[in-house]
Amino acid sequence: MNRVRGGAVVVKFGGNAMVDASLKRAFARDVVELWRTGLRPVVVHGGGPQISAMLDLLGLESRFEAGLRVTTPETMDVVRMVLSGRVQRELVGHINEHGPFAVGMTGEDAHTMTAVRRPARVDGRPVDIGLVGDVVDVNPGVVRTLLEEGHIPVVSPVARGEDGQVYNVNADLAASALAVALGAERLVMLTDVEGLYANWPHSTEVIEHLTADALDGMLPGLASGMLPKMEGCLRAVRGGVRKAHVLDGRVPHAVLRGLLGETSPGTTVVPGSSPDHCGSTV
Ligand SMILES: Nc1ncnc2c1ncn2[C@@H]1O[C@H](COP(=O)(O)OP(=O)(O)O)[C@@H](O)[C@H]1O
Ligand SMILES: CC(=O)N[C@@H](CCC(=O)OP(=O)(O)O)C(=O)O
Repeated sequence: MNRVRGGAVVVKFGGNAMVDASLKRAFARDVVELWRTGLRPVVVHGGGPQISAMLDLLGLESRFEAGLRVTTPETMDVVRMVLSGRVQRELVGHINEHGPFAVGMTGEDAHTMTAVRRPARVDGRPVDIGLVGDVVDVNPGVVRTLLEEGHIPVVSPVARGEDGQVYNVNADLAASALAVALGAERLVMLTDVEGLYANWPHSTEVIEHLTADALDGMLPGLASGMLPKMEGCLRAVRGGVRKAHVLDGRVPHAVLRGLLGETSPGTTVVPGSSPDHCGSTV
């Protein structure tokens, strides 16, 4: 059942999936359980709602274009503070309740992730979304060393540009880039819906299996939220990750069920155009 044993798995924990304290604790337990089965989990966390709440508290505007936060230098300070100073610290704390596993870092550390400014288009027109980065290079050395030392890296989606600027990276895309660079067996995106819904918001029928080629054709029609997630899944499987999953992080033990169960709930994306390998978890 478990051919992923021993391999790296990148688990993206979305800000919307971590709204309640018991879910964060359950997630931490699951990640440690994965580690105990022999897998090597790497956590990339989000925190969009938490950033928006802090911006609100500070009287600053939250605005999204094409699913990405419009990031001014002032916003960037808050993004960094909330992601690395708060969300990441909380997750590291929860995981470390089980032992000396988690080490927090950001994509900036040791030049792990290098980003360039990401252009955005809305209705075909270019829009300025500020300091939003797209990861163009990943140096997974520090993450690998942590894994080899038996640690669980917890990575904030912030990257450094070659220009020395710090960029805000969508966490789904950061997780995907890291999964590719690590040669991870799996990428798992935990969110607050059951998977990718067909014809959302009119239906909640989950698309269980998707090939990369089918997903590629669907991307332009996807709405905010799911767009970076599915783009991340597509980049991952096209970059060598065997499977990418979108799972409901509100369900206890979603990660364990998704990776170790006989069949995966949620949406599973596989490379190519043949759905042959979609069904099982191995
Ligand atoms: N086709 C779709 N299927 C499911 N959810 C969708 C779809 N299109 C947009 N969404 C929205 O995407 C959201 C998940 O993305 P997001 O809010 O960014 O979560 P996270 O914080 O986990 O990254 C869902 O709650 C839903 O509102
Ligand atoms: C550029 C961009 O949009 N960055 C995101 C980073 C956090 C994130 O992606 O968090 P979720 O996974 O919880 O949405 C933001 O500022 O909200």
